[in-house]
Amino acid sequence: MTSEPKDYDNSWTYRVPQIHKELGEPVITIRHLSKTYNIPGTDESVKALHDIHLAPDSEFYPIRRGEFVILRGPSGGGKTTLLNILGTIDTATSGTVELLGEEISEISSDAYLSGLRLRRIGFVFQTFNLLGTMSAFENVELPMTIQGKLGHRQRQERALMLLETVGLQDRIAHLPSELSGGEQQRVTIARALSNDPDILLLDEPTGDLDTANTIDIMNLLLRINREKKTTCVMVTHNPDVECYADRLLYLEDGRFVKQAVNKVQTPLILEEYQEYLRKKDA
Ligand SMILES: Nc1ncnc2c1ncn2[C@@H]1O[C@H](COP(=O)(O)OP(=O)(O)OP(=O)(O)O)[C@@H](O)[C@H]1O
Repeated sequence: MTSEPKDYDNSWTYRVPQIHKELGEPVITIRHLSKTYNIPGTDESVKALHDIHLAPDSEFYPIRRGEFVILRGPSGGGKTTLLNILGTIDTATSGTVELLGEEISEISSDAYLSGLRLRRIGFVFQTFNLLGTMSAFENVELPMTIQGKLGHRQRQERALMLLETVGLQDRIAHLPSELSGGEQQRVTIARALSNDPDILLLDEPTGDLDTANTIDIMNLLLRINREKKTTCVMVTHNPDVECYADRLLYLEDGRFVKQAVNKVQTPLILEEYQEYLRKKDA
């Protein structure tokens, strides 16, 4: 990791096995992308992104299959705006995004984009966004029902398998209100994986969680990223989870200002991390 040396002990990050990782082909390329929000009822506008370029001809190179990228930077820098455009839930004012070889621009149709989202992209937000009247199982099954590719039995088997993957096989009939925050976020991750996406987009997925649940969720994401080669792009304000990324991209005033590459992704270890936090706060 290329971050500045700190005067407190962070040696826990170097004690876990190092896993060499091969990345695949580019799956997200961005060319000269800008985003301006017009403020309704006024002549004013906010330029949220300025000529974002993540392409082979730039020092900020495309995101490759299996890569875990963390977006960092100050509040208002444009992280969520960029993530929403990558997820095709918002559109750029100019420029293009190439997702999995398919070019997205302001003229792409809504039907095409919603199909792409359903098939290829999983979303996880800070607030868990589960349907409150549905059980954990039904929440995970829902995107598969909407996609209509699997039969009833296959959907049920897959929902169960995904809830097992996130360690919630004993909670399948619970409503979201009957689950802890960490458990709800696990259901959200299982749901995001239901249609076997190529790309997971995560906006502050641990923002509402305590230290133990933050590590649990980050470890789960790391396992999914390594085992399934799911590309992850995650926004966070928490610098302590930067060690999970392959690459950090810093956005400030709507521009990429720097990037850093981790040679190995390194999970946090709860007891040692808690000890580190105690020393830091002392
Ligand atoms: N719907 C909107 N209408 C107008 N301006 C917006 C809108 N959404 C975001 N902005 C503005 O765009 C800029 C970038 O916002 P964005 O939410 O992408 O930043 P961020 O880096 O995710 O911030 P934070 O870390 O606080 O979540 C900010 O100046 C913000 O006020």
